[in-house]
This record gives sequence, C-alpha cells and structure tokens, in this order.
Amino acid sequence: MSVTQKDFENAMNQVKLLKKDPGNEVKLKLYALYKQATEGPCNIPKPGAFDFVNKAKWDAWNGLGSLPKETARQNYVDLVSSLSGPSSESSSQVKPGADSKQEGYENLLVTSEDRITKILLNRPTKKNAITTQMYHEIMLALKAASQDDSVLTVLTGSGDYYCSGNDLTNFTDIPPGGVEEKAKNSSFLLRDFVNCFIDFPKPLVAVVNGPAVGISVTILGLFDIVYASDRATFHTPFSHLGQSPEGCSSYTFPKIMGSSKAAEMLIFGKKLTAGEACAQGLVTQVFPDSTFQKEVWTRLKAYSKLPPNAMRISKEIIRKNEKEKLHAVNAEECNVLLSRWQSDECMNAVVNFLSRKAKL
Ligand SMILES: CCCC/C=C/CC(=O)SCCNC(=O)CCNC(=O)[C@H](O)C(C)(C)COP(=O)(O)OP(=O)(O)OC[C@H]1O[C@@H](n2cnc3c(N)ncnc32)[C@H](O)[C@@H]1OP(=O)(O)O
Repeated sequence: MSVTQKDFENAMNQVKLLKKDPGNEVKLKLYALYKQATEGPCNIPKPGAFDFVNKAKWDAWNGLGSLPKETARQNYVDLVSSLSGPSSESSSQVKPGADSKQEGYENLLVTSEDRITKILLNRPTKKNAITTQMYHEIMLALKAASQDDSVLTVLTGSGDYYCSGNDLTNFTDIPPGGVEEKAKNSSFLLRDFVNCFIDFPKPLVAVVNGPAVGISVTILGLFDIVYASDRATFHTPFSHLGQSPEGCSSYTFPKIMGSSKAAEMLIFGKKLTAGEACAQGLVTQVFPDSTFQKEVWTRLKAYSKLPPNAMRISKEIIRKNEKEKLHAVNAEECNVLLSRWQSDECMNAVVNFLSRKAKL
C-alpha cells in the first residue's frame, strides 16, 4: 500500500525526534529522498569538488536519478521507520539494499544462518568503498563473529562490486593536527584492522562477488578460502595512488604467487582476472557468475556442518607459526604508509580522483 502525505509528514516529524544521530550517510539519504519526494529529480547545478558538504548532498540527490516522487516518499517513510524504535526483524531477516542500514552498523549487514556469520559490505552505490566508520564496524563484526556460535565467517559485497578499497574521501576529513595527525590516525586504524584478520580464530571465507580493489584484495592473503565470481577482478594500484602495499600483502603475495607475479600486482598495479588470480593461488576457486551465489552457499553450508572445534584447531595449527611474522609485517607496512600518505604523490592522486580527473 502506498504512503499518504500524512505518513510522509509524520516521518518528517519522527526524524526530528530520533534519539540517536543516524550518521552522515543516513542523513544524506534522508535529504536526498526528501528532495526527490518533494521536488522530483535533482534540479540544481553540481557544486565544486571541494565544496564537500554540498557536493555530498548533490551527489546523494542526483544519485536517485528519475526515481518517482511516490517511490521516494515511500522509501523515506521506510527508512525513518527503520531508524525509530526497536525493530522486530531478526538480523538474519534484514535484506541488503541501496546502502540500507542495520541497527549498530551504518554500512554493513551482518546475518547469522546455518552456523555461518555473513558480513556484507552494504554500500553498493559507492562500490562498497570502506569509510573510516566501516573499518571500525568490520572490526566490531569480526569480534562478534569470533565469539558467536557460528562456525564459519564470510565477508562479501552487495551490488556489482565486492569492494573498491579504501574510500578516498577518508583523506578529506583532516583533523586539527593536520595531514600528519590524519596519517598517524589512519596508520593506527589500518594496523588494528589488519590485526583483526591476522588473529581471527575461525575459518574465514571471502565470497568475491565482483571487482575487488586495494585493501579488499591485499587482505585476501589472510583468508582461509577465497571464492570468486568469474566477473571478479583483483587490482592493487598502489603506485598509481602514490601508496604502498598493506594487508600483509608485501609478505603473503610473494609467498602465494612468487615474487615476480607479486611485483607485477603490487608495484605495477596489474589487474588480475578471477582466472588469473586462481592460477596464481590467491583465489581458491572461480564460479560462473550466473550460478555463483547458489554454488558457493551450497558448498559453505556443507562445510558448516563439519565439527567446529576440529576446524578451528586445524586453522590454528596452519596459521600459528606465521602469526608473529604477520604482525611484524603489518606494523612495518603501516609505518611506511604513514609517510606515503603525507607524500605529494599520494595527495595528488587523491585530489585527482576527487576532482574526477582520474579513475583506475
Ligand atoms: C585507513 C586505512 C587505509 C587503507 C588503505 C588502503 C588502500 C586502498 O584501498 S587503495 C584503493 C583505493 N580505491 C580506489 O582507488 C578506487 C577508486 N575508484 C575508482 O577508480 C572507480 O570508482 C571504480 C573503478 C572502482 C569504479 O568505477 P565505475 O565507473 O564503475 O563507478 P564510479 O561511478 O566511479 O563509482 C560509483 C560511485 O562510487 C564512488 N567510489 C567508488 N570507489 C570509491 C572509493 N574507493 N572511494 C571513494 N568513492 C568511491 C565513486 O566516486 C562514485 O561516486 P559518485 O556516484 O558520487 O560519483
């Protein structure tokens, strides 16, 4: 049943009464839906690239394209109702959507079913680029998964991308201490984030549903299994971005694929197809995109019936001797990035992307 003007007005009032700040992403979404519902498609000129706030609002509104006013009104009411009051849905019933929100997480959907915890990167309109908040949320979700009663944990993406890596707009949020403080904070965040993968105690599976970029590729060396759609690609364009490898890839990639193949990826930014990544040992198995989800989840459900303690202990014995080394590699990579992020090469690459002069 479609919503009435009254429902819409009630929802607008409810927004003002929200007890918890829903965060910038949601506020932008609400803004965009409100404008679309009341004025129709975006009708104002695009602000300059460095007018970050108005540009973000414009992007959000413009991103709704020609969505009918009625649908925007409905989506606005649905979004507000998901924000206010306790939800009766269990986490396993929450559906992925256009950057929708689950309580406790801004851009993740975390569900548990068949003894498998699934962490879904749910920011499809931005190709699941990882914001600062998402790094924290992923760490939180991994911590919860390590303690819940699931036996396998899966990381995957919503929409056509698995993940486009670090959200490059993270670099625009400069604290009072300037670029140096920003780089330090990012280096600590990255170290903690990667440590969570190094230390994760249960079998960890990446379900790579589409292209993967940057940090979403490098950490694959820390997963136990990587399944990929034949649509997936694997791209680590660090030199293009004035950056250097992270996620322990400076150690895991040469080990997995040999030093010259690793160099082609990590120094020269060669993008691998899923087939190539599988041939080089980064990917466990490639599936046709048309049957990817069905085949992978059937396989994982079968694995999840295996005795959990045996799986955990086997993982521990496989990984144990490497852990100390991986922590040391992680610390060193973060230290190198600390200066890379303050370099002209890196800053120019970020500015070029933000001003839409450069894409990968
Ligand atoms: C603190 C820890 C730091 C750890 C560091 C990690 C290093 C890395 O991860 S390096 C890799 C960084 N990622 C990139 O450089 C990718 C940049 N994105 C692109 O080149 C392209 O967007 C794409 C090739 C991934 C996709 O191109 P396509 O034409 O298909 O789609 P778009 O229109 O470009 O994208 C849609 C939408 O999403 C935004 N977006 C995509 N990726 C990112 C990103 N990484 N950061 C910020 N925003 C991203 C893109 O700007 C579009 O937004 P608008 O619709 O608002 O224009």
